[in-house]
Amino acid sequence: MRDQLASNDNKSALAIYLQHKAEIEQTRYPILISQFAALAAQAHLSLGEIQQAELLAEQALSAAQSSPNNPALVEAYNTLYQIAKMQQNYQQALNYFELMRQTEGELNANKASQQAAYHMVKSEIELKNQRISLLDRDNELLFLQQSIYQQEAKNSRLWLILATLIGFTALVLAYRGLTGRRRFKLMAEYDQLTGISNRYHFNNQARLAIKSCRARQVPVAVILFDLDHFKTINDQFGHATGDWALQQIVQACKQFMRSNDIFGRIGGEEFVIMMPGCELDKATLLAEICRDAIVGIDCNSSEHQFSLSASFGVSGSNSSGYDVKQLLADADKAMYQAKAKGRNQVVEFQQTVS
Ligand SMILES: Nc1nc2c(ncn2[C@@H]2O[C@H](COP(=O)(O)OP(=O)(O)OP(=O)(O)O)[C@@H](O)[C@H]2O)c(=O)[nH]1
Repeated sequence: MRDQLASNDNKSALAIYLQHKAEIEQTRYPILISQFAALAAQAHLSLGEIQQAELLAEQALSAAQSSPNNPALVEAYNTLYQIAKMQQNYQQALNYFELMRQTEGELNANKASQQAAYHMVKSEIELKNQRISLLDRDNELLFLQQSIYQQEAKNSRLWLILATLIGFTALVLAYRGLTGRRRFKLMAEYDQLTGISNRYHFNNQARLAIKSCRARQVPVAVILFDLDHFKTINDQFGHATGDWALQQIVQACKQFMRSNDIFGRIGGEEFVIMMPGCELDKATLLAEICRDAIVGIDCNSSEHQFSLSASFGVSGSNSSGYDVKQLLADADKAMYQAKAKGRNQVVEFQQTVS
């Protein structure tokens, strides 16, 4: 209708009004009813239909009573103002004019406060939106931080597992190295069959012991012994029986030795005992004891019938000095004397032994 009124097509505007009047009144919506009535009043006024215009303007005013801030009030007062002016009822026209201006002012003020409220609400919403987006970012940051911490914790756990594995592997390798070295040392220093020192290790230990005895000026003695007719035992009963006999002999002699005596196997069936701090006569006595122990070995447990004996030579630092080679050589000479004398006996090395 506003378009028709703007283009001064008042009849079309009224036609629209009449067409929709009943429908609009049924809505019982005062703003709409008053608006339509006010516009129709304007159309009638423009067509010079004063009575209808006044009637509709009055209708618009009464419909708008229940809805203040209604623009239809301004239009209805304007129509009534125009009519009063045309009828030269100037007092009435002034009243309507003032009512129109007052209503217009109230509308504008209301519109302004609505706009201000709208802008305030809008800016509050924007502020809230900004806070929400800031909170979202904070949340994102917290989430990222949390996932970084989780990743760090995961990495730490991995490093811990790796370090434990490395440590464990290092321990295993170190243990293996240690046991390997110990096994190798045992193999390198001890006789596999009897478990006593081999020639190499005996010599090293003997050198140290002699050095110490010389430094302390204490005597040292050497017993050297060789099994009698051992070849015959091997030949008659086999190498395994010979091995068994060698082990038995070592066990038999070992039981009479002190902890600092050095017992070594320096040949196939040749053994040596170095006794630090021991005089020649005492060593000769021990040689006798060992000889006796060897003779006393019960060979029946080898499942063969035979007996064992050994020939002994004894030397001491008093006549041979503090020298391993010399002590061994002199004990060897005495041992050959024992063999020559018929075996199974002990001979002390004397300077006269040749
Ligand atoms: N079973 C065994 N026999 C060995 C070992 N080492 C050396 N023999 C044997 O020892 C015997 C030494 O023989 P001989 O040197 O002739 O000495 P013997 O028969 O004891 O004679 P006499 O020393 O003169 O009394 C040889 O048969 C060697 O094979 C060993 O580790 N095990």
